[in-house]
Amino acid sequence: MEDFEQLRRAIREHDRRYYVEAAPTISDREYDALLERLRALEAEHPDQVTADSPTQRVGGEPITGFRTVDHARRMYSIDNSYDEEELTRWAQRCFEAIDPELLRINERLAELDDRESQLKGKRDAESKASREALVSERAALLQDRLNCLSVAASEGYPLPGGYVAEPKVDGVAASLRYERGALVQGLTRGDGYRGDDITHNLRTLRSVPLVLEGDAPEIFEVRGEVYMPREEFDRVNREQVAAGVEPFVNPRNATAGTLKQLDPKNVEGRGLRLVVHGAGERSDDLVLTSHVELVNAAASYGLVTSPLSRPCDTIKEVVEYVDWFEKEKASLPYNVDGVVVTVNRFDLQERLGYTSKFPRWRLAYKYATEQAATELLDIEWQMGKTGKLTPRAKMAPVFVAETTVQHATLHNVGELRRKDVRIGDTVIIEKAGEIIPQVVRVLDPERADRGQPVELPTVCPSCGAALVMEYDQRRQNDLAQWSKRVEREKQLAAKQSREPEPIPEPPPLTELDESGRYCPNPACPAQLKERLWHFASRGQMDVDGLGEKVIEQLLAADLVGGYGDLYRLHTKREALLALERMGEKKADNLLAGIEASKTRGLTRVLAALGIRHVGSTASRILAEQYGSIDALTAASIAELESFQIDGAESGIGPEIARSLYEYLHSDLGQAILADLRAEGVELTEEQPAPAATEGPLVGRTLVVTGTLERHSRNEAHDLIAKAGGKAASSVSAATDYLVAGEKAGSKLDKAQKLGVTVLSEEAFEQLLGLSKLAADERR
Ligand SMILES: NC(=O)c1ccc[n+]([C@@H]2O[C@H](COP(=O)([O-])OP(=O)(O)OC[C@H]3O[C@@H](n4cnc5c(N)ncnc54)[C@H](O)[C@@H]3O)[C@@H](O)[C@H]2O)c1
Ligand SMILES: [Zn+2]
Repeated sequence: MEDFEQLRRAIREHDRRYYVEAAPTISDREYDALLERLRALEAEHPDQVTADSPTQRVGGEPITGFRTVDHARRMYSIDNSYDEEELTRWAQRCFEAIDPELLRINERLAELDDRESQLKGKRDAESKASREALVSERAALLQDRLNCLSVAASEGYPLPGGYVAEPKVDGVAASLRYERGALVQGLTRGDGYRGDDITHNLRTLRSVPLVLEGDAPEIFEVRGEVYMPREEFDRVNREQVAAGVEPFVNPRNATAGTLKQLDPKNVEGRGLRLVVHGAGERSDDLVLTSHVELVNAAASYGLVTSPLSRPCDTIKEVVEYVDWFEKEKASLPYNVDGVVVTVNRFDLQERLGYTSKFPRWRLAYKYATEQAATELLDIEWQMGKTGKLTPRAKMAPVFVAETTVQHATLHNVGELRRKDVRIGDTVIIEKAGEIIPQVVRVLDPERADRGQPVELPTVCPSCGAALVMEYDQRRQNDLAQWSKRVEREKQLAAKQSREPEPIPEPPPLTELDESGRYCPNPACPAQLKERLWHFASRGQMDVDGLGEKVIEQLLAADLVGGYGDLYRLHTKREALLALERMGEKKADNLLAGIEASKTRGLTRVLAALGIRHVGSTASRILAEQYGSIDALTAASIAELESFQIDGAESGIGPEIARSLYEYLHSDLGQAILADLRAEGVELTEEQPAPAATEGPLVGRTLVVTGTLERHSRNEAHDLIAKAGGKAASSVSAATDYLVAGEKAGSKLDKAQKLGVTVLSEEAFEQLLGLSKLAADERR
């Protein structure tokens, strides 16, 4: 029984990491195997199955910081299948529950069973005759049933209305509620019954219309997938790394991590999209009879649906689609992990119903993630600009998921030890949603002639400084709280004059809990190279002509030892010209690039310094708010931590605040900033006019045209700004809405040509939540 509870606890812990923290520590395949084991155990002990078992409900508890809201209709997960046979068996079950001929036969068979039990024990002639008739009718019926099923199988279990096959976009499920056409609420799936209110974040998605086009119904709750295209994922991860934050494992986790941001500003630039694939509550004025009609209706209201959705008459057509799509999916700009198959007609869906966790009328076909086996040749340690040394597996080249790979990340020492990879091992690597391949496991950990565990560096390979270990935050908290808990129990026991209850101490931190090894030496050459490169790159100081190679040359020739030296390079023109392949023109270009970077402003400087946890978003918010490095330095740590903009949390968490504060008040940080100031680098930022950071129009651009009845043009622009939106003067592809009054002219034509949503004055007011007010005034 111990095993049972342990398994459940482990799965819940993985659920939390996956759904709540968006940072899973095992692969999906490993997770699915755990769940399967629990399912098998529960099948053996059905009395042990509880309603909150992970086999009975979808994962995910509420995220702190968000309001939890009941779903109007429950959000289910989808059962998985991994081969065509499973898919076909599912179609057969659907067919048997729906086909009128089979239903008639089954009903009659049940009747015959009843009659037979009535006749039991009766020996009179009439009963005997009845029994004989019954037996022969049953034989005939069973034969009919067989014939019926074999015809159905050969036809591919055709259903009236058919099936629909659609890409299973690998993202995060969301439910969006529209009332009278206006978006009023957006929720995550949560545990299926209650989700987190992420309305403010969903509003920033361009593919989420704030107002539906056309004649929208009273209530329309759509369900869809929020996802991050691969290109955006790469960019976001580059920014994470630049900010010294752990990169996301795959686009799905990046999406989940983004949606749980408290500040919608942090969501806006992440390129999330929504594709609609279902519905929750609908009012009766929306008459729909099938999934295809539902998807078409959603599209007609301006929602995005999948262009690759395909109606299929039979499961055979579905299988063809699955095969075709397996090759096709690589060319899509986003990740797809399978195909979702849905019974099209709503009345049939209703008849099929639900299990405790899944609809019976829908099934996911999951493509196998591509894995490959290869030999582990070496573990390399890569230096980052914050001094973190990251282990990377170097492997014999192997072809997997369309590319040849020879490196896989191992993230940190903890993971290296948990997976216990050793040089010479055959390792299984996987490329699922991830762009960077992962080491899944060692193929044969029992092999007798394995090498020794990988030796860990204790000093920096570049400068020789003793490395500093960091450990998993949760484990540290557990340990820290233990002594407090013991203390509390002692006091309580003393008060009640009894012996204190023993509280078991959590196991001490080991290599397994390590999250990073750092070189603490600020002058470390390996770090210096990474830092200078970061400093000069595009999102930061954007220094033309200063690439990786040039930085290496400058360091080798001892021409720079820090950021300030870059700005003094012009005094060393001769030495610069002496570098290999550095002509007059190139040198002038480099010096001009360095000079030009002086006026980038405080936002860029902060981001460029590579302060741990301080990325470009935090830098922008802080620079704009404080305006100068002096003001920022004068801020207390408490002020930074509880940093607020217009009552909304800014997303400057305690980690960022602490790290920045420490930097600004360290000797090193002060020396660097003084040096930059002396060289004339601007350390101020213009403070923009305060724009609302919350409101229904955050991230939207609107154009007002024609004469409005109840608002002047200026008033309308004010309303837009107050609601967090931007008012522009001309219509372009970047326009989200055109508010058109009387005598709207060329702008209206242009908007229609570009497919921009056009709002009447009333719809505009509704969008701003003013409609009731306006209606009252009119009365
Ligand atoms: N690695 C871990 O620690 C860990 C932990 C928990 C869960 N997981 C993984 O999460 C998965 C289970 O998550 P799940 O319950 O969200 O199920 P799922 O992601 O396998 O499938 C259900 C979801 O698919 C989405 N979907 C995408 N396209 C769709 C379409 N066209 N039509 C309908 N739905 C569509 C829906 O949002 C729906 O909620 C498993 O693969 C499991 O391995 C991993
Ligand atoms: Zn070092």
